[in-house]
Amino acid sequence: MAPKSSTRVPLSVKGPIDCPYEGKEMLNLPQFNRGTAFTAEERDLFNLVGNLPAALQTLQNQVDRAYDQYSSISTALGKNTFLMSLKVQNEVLYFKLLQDHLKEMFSIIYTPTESEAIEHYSRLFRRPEGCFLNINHPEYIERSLAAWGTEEDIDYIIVSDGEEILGIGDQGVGAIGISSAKAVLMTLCAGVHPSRCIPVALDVGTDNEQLLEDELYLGNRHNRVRGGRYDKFVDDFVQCVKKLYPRAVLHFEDFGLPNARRLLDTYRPRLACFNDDVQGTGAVTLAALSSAVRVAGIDFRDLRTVIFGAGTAGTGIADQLRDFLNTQGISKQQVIDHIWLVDKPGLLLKSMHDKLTSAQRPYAASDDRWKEIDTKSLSEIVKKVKPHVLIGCSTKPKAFNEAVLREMAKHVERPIVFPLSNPTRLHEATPAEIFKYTDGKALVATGSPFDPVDGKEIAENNNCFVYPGIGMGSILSRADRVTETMIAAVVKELASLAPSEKDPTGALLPDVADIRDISAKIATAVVLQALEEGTARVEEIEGIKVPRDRDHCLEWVKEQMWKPEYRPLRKV
Ligand SMILES: NC(=O)C1=CN([C@@H]2O[C@H](COP(=O)(O)OP(=O)(O)OC[C@H]3O[C@@H](n4cnc5c(N)ncnc54)[C@H](O)[C@@H]3O)[C@@H](O)[C@H]2O)C=CC1
Ligand SMILES: CC(=O)C(=O)O
Ligand SMILES: [Mg+2]
Repeated sequence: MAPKSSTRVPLSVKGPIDCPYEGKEMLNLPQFNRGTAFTAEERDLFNLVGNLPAALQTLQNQVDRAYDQYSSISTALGKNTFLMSLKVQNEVLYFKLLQDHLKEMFSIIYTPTESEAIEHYSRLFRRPEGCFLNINHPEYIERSLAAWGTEEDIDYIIVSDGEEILGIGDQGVGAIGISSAKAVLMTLCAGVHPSRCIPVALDVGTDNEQLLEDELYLGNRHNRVRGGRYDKFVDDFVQCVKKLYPRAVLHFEDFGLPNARRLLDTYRPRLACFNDDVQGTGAVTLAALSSAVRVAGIDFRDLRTVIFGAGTAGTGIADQLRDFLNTQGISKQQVIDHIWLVDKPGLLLKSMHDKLTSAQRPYAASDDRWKEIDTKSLSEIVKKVKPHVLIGCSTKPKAFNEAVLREMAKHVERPIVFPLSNPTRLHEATPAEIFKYTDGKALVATGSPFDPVDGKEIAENNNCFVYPGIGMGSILSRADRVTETMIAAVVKELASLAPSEKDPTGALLPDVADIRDISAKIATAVVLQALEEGTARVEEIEGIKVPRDRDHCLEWVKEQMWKPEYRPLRKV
């Protein structure tokens, strides 16, 4: 008999599911519960008859009922809470409902509504999900992670320490909310089996005074631990991941500025890992930028870019641009010379050296070229640089004001403006404002979803377009590293799928409604690149050679994707 633990479920994506449970216990496990859709035979076999009303329903009946219930809730946060509770009742129904209403529900389970849910995590709390690791008890790291299964069971681990969540800053143990939300998207978009993914919160304390004073706060009630003790805790965690789940891919999410890049640089040569805010954001932005540059008729070689907000995402975008163009034969220095970073002190200058992070330093501008200019003024910077591209990752709403946008539009034919700060209220400008102050000429992409403006679709420039595919491609190829060339393959693939590729008035990125298909294509690009460069650790899975031509590989990837359906149950 299989071990009786809710995490020890059969993990294939096809065929019957072995179930060691019955009765009430089975109904309380979201991986096994089917509620009114249990068949008469299943009800008899698993001792469920007396636990269920007589009607025998289909998954579609259940989706229809759940959608009615969802629709009757008037607030976005209420809808988020409803979906959260459905998730812990019936996993198949939850994912099927999301899949059938993907575009409508995406902003409810992800940015912007998920930010609100995380902000109120301790107050909305009903049932724990994910793995909580406590810096005050590092001795439990291994035991806590091992409880999720064996080496064979886990493909993907998403970890956050909650310091810089979705633009709303330090949320302490609310980190579990972003790890879980990103895990849901892994399943929804890329078909990673929901039981093969562990969302992890590293609870290292919080510097959020409001949380520290909130009597209902559920995390460690002390300031963030930093320095050697923090590094040791993270390292113990990563070593445990490597030991227990050597085949898994590790995804870093929403770490703060002092740690995000540093941890990525430390661990990327050592295991298959990536930082979504650095590399995911960089890749999706670059894909949108490739589309915009094509539409605007600019040569990448000439592109001048101002990035406002030079933190994890901003420097990630700068580096991705530098590395991607370098793979296209443009020297790294040439790209760096065409990127200007702006942060709280204004334009980043070489004289600020000691105050800059190591990621910012290479882009600092020479002071002597900026002597006569007010480098704290974004519109003055725009006036001098005449950028083709203005990207916002600052969390400063309205920073791209009329003066800045009008100045930009004076110098370039098609201003490329990407306000990427989440949630919606923190965007540096709305698409309507950008069009208004650039006489409708701008090419726009935003971090959170926006409604069309005058019939024009707005591209959602969010890392959700790439990280599920990066993750799934790395899982399927069992890559031992996530390399820059794998990310470059993602950028090319995503850019080729943009509506603007066929119609210059189309959006710069594909529609979120198509995200499952897009993620499969991105995963395929990653698998093929990993095979090509030898980071793939498998060339065949279950006796089937991983196809090396794109069409067959795509078909193969799609077959590996978990689907929300009630498969036959086998009593064990
Ligand atoms: N659309 C997407 O896919 C993504 C969007 N983001 C968003 O980007 C924003 C930044 O995220 P991270 O880079 O992770 O945070 P971060 O904290 O690492 O970086 C933010 C940077 O903005 C700077 N900043 C703050 N106020 C400023 C001001 N008034 N003027 C100029 N600079 C200012 C900070 O000093 C810091 O360097 C967040 O809103 C986040 O949600 C982040 C990752 C992905
Ligand atoms: C989208 C995302 O990863 C962020 O805003 O942090
Ligand atoms: Mg993030």
